[in-house]
Amino acid sequence: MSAAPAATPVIGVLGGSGVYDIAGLANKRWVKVDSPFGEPSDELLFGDLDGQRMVFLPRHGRGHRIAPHEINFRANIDALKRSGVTDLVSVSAVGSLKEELPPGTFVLVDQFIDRTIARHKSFFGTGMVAHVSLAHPVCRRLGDHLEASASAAGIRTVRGGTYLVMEGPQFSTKAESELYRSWGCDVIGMTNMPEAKLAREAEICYATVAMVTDFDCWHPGHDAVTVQQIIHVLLANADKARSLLHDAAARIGADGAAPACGCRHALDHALITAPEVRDPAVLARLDAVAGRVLRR
Ligand SMILES: CSC[C@H]1O[C@H](OP(=O)(O)O)[C@H](O)[C@@H]1O
Ligand SMILES: Nc1ncnc2[nH]cnc12
Repeated sequence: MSAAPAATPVIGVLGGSGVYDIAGLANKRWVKVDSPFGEPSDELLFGDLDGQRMVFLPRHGRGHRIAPHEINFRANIDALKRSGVTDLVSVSAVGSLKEELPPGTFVLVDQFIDRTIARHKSFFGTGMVAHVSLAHPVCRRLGDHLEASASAAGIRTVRGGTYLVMEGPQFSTKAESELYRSWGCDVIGMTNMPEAKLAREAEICYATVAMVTDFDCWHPGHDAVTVQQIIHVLLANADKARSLLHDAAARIGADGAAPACGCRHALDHALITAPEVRDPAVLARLDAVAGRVLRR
């Protein structure tokens, strides 16, 4: 029998491009959280939002110092887990691969295609091997809350969509953009993988609010993507993102069904390495991510 997952909800927010702080937090404090997986993108911001415990981490660091291919995704997720985070909302800028998803649209993506090539994608490996299911990489429960919050705030939001994760940091070629369109992908970005995979391994519920900032380069009316264009659209949508997060924090914090959520039990049937050949050094650095199942 596995240990029960943590019951008290702590909501994490991973801020993407243009999102380097979280407004309205009481008892704010930036704290350095050490991780055996290296340096997280920045200190973590702890605080309360209308009584709900929150932990914020800007994935590119304050001031946007870290490029997508340089982010230490393992350290970020491990540090959030160590900080007690149970539910993680990613806020991300994305390009649109569909005419019907113009800039300004919010998409609650539910699938990913991972085309990243040079990133650490697992907490596990030699000494302790595990295979979690990723058939449904986004927590449906969090998606429901985010959808309800978007609707309450009157934000134009599309539920469901496939996010193509490219390595970057350069934007796509037109041929790549057309290829991803032919695959039926909806939006494109550079950060949500391996982030979502690692959140699943750490048994943290994960969902993304993808904010469309541009039409990538396939669109006849938009020859090339620029950072200026992206930031302009993000700033225009900042108030919407803020009200969505505030409303969602209250809904997520009040969700009594969370401990039974499948994401929280992702490791129940995932460990394969025989106990007698597990490497104690590897187990030690998995204390936060997999302590629930390794200590049983
Ligand atoms: C500054 S535009 C490109 C940059 O924005 C997105 O990042 P995030 O998901 O953190 O908002 C995209 O994936 C690129 O990293
Ligand atoms: N077109 C695009 N491609 C990759 N990442 C993005 N982030 C925002 N727009 C993007």
